[in-house]
Amino acid sequence: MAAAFGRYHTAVVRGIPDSVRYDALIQAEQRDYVDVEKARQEHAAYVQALRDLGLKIVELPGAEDLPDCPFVEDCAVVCNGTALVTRPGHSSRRGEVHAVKKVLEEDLGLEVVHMVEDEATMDGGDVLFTGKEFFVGLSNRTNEAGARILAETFPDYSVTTVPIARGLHLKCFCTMAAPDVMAVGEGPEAQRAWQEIRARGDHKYAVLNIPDDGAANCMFVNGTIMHCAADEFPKSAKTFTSARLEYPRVQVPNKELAKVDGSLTCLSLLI
Ligand SMILES: NC(=O)NCCC[C@H](N)C(=O)O
Ligand SMILES: [Zn+2]
Repeated sequence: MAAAFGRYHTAVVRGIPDSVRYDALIQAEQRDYVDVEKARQEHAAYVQALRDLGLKIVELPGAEDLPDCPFVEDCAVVCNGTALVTRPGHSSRRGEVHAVKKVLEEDLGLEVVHMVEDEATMDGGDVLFTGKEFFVGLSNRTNEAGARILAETFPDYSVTTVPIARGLHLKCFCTMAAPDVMAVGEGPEAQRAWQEIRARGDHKYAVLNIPDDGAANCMFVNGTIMHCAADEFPKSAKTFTSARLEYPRVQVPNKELAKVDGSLTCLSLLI
């Protein structure tokens, strides 16, 4: 199973609605307005990077009444042919799941489980799959009931919860950079999460400490590491370069959607 980690054939992505500029959810107190045209250009570069890595792209149209809809990762957890369609933690995002569920079930033929329980919530951004087990951030968006349903849906893997006191999602600052290698931000919340993972997980991982928390959100896709662009995170990009990872790397831009807390993993569901 470990050898197949990070192998995908299809990516589901979703277009960016104009409403992302004024209405997308933000953590910051003050809004830094997204330049929608630039965001679409960056999104296109991201999608092209996935295509170049051999993925077939399924693009859902953006929906104006769903300003956060490009962040499809939050709508489902896909593993070994099964998709758990989530119940997103913020009520403004609940409507996003219908189009995602439809495409996963009808077009891609996945076995779909839908999290419908009233008290359960989950954003896929809190779900870190290592190829061997799951870690689930317990955040403002994801709760114990959500984590329990994940464990029931994927009984072959252990699920360990990680409390997230500050920040949006677990994967905002902690992701898999390569098989058995976790990229972890150097900020206090990221390091706390890593200590939990290290102490309570079932498996051992090497750590790659990344100077900027936001740049610790990277992706390992078909043998290549996709990470932040050097002009956005110069120090962190350098860390990826000098880390002597045994895999090729590509840099992808994400300046605009980062203003509404979007990171690289958020923008696709990989199958
Ligand atoms: N998986 C992710 O990290 N998703 C980012 C979601 C950003 C969106 N503005 C939100 O607050 O829900
Ligand atoms: Zn995130």
